Amino acid sequence: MATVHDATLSPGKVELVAGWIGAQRWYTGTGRPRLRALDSWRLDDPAGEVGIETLVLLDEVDSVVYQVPLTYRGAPLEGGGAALVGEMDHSVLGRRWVYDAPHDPVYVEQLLALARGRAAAQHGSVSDTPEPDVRGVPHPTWPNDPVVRSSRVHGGEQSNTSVVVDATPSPVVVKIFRTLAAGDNPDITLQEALAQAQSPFVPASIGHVEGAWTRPDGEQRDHGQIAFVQEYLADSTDAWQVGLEQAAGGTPLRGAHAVRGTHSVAPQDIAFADRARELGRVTAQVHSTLARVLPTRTADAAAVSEHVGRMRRRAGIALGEVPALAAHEGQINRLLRAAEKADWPVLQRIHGDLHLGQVLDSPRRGWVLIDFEGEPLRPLAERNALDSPLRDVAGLLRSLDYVAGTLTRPGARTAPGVDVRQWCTRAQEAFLDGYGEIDTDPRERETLLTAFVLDKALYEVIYEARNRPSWLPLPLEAIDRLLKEAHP
Ligand SMILES: Nc1ncnc2c1ncn2[C@@H]1O[C@H](COP(=O)(O)OP(=O)(O)O)[C@@H](O)[C@H]1O
Ligand SMILES: O=P(O)(O)O[C@H]1O[C@H](CO)[C@@H](O[C@H]2O[C@H](CO)[C@@H](O)[C@H](O)[C@H]2O)[C@H](O)[C@H]1O
Repeated sequence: MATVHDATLSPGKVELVAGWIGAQRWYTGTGRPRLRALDSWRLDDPAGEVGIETLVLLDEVDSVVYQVPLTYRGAPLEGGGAALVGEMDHSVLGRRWVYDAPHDPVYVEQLLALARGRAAAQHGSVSDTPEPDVRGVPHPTWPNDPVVRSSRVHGGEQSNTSVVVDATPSPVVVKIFRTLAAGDNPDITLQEALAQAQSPFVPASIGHVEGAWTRPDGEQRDHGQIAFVQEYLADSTDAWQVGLEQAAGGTPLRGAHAVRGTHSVAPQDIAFADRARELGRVTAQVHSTLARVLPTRTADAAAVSEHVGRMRRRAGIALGEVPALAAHEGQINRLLRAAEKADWPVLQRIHGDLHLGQVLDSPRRGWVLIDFEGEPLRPLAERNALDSPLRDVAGLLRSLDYVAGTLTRPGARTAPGVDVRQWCTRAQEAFLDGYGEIDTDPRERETLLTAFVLDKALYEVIYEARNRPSWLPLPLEAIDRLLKEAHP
């Protein structure tokens, strides 16, 4: 049972977090945050030593709501220096060391127990009072409760915080969603639906945590999902790394088998074309399962106009934020008009932000898709809406192009004689061939596919301009090429 002291803190928790949050990869704001606490809940440390509290904070600058779990310790956490949010004085307990909780093993163990329904959340500001709105939902297909040995935060560029847990009988990964929104989180609903349908192309689902937080207007509470636990495919690499290595003519692929090749094709192209074809088949099979187990809808005129309307809005934002696109405005508009007249496939649930970084290469399982959260720049309602599977196809075509774009940037190294553009074209064709083996070949809807590729590239322009400006030339150059080749 959590004891909440009536104490004075110096500095206060929100003040402490305000000085730290701006440097976090998952913080979406650009300037100085203006944080306001909306809600909080606690977990108990069975040893009674570490305070565990999750703050839900509103950034009043852009109305984004963040989940910030913290641990409070009476002495520094060994090896936790980089995760220190700061120190504060507690009028009852004395000096407190405050940590970014995903780095604290005590929090990770209790969050996992909560997700499996073996621990109960407690009220944030009242002692010994359960918080029933924050509760775990163990997934029925996962039989055993993981027993934690150790944990570490997954490094790299991420929109959320994923903690890899070495557990028995097998490792798991706990994803803590950093920005909260009311409603279903597609990462959980889609992956759990696929797991339930026994799809081999996603990691098994282990459980998730439902949460609730007071709305910014202070009236009612919003409900949403705050963490997701799934099987961790420990020996996997991601397809982005595989693609980069292959395109650069580097390390040969594990398990790659030769395909009917022609003499003019370099060996690394053959190996990757084979894997790209397999990725096309996997993508089509995931689409087919999602269409079978979740709702679908015919793309009637109203739906098409709504979708093209969103593409137009996105183009408008990109044109507004990146002046270099101005010369293409007329052609972008023509292509979107052509998309409005095209024949659209049935709308269904899709991955929503499929790129090579969302595809794991597992030696035991082959390609496995993760992170069904959709594009982080889209509002949740749009990410939960039915969409065209061509969006995912376009996402992977763009990602293969990103591999080529990365390797043609100044300073990039490739093996002598490697033509990365040719590698990209072959990989894209093979991917589409594979997709066409299971479902309609996306090339049969050429104009529409081109419009989705353009839409994705415009998304990337906005994403890169806001998050990684040095990557901006990649989608900009791709748009140049695409519009030169397109004949709407
Ligand atoms: N089930 C898993 N098995 C192995 N690695 C995983 C798994 N889930 C995530 N990862 C690794 O963690 C990274 C971040 O996960 P992701 O779900 O894409 O988070 P984010 O939403 O923060 O981008 C992935 O790129 C991958 O390397
Ligand atoms: O993985 P996230 O869901 O956070 O996706 C966002 O970040 C991605 C970059 O990390 C971004 O992807 C873009 O860059 C990738 C290479 O780093 C490339 O493979 C993708 O094709 C390209 O779109 C993604 O768009 C963004 O939503």
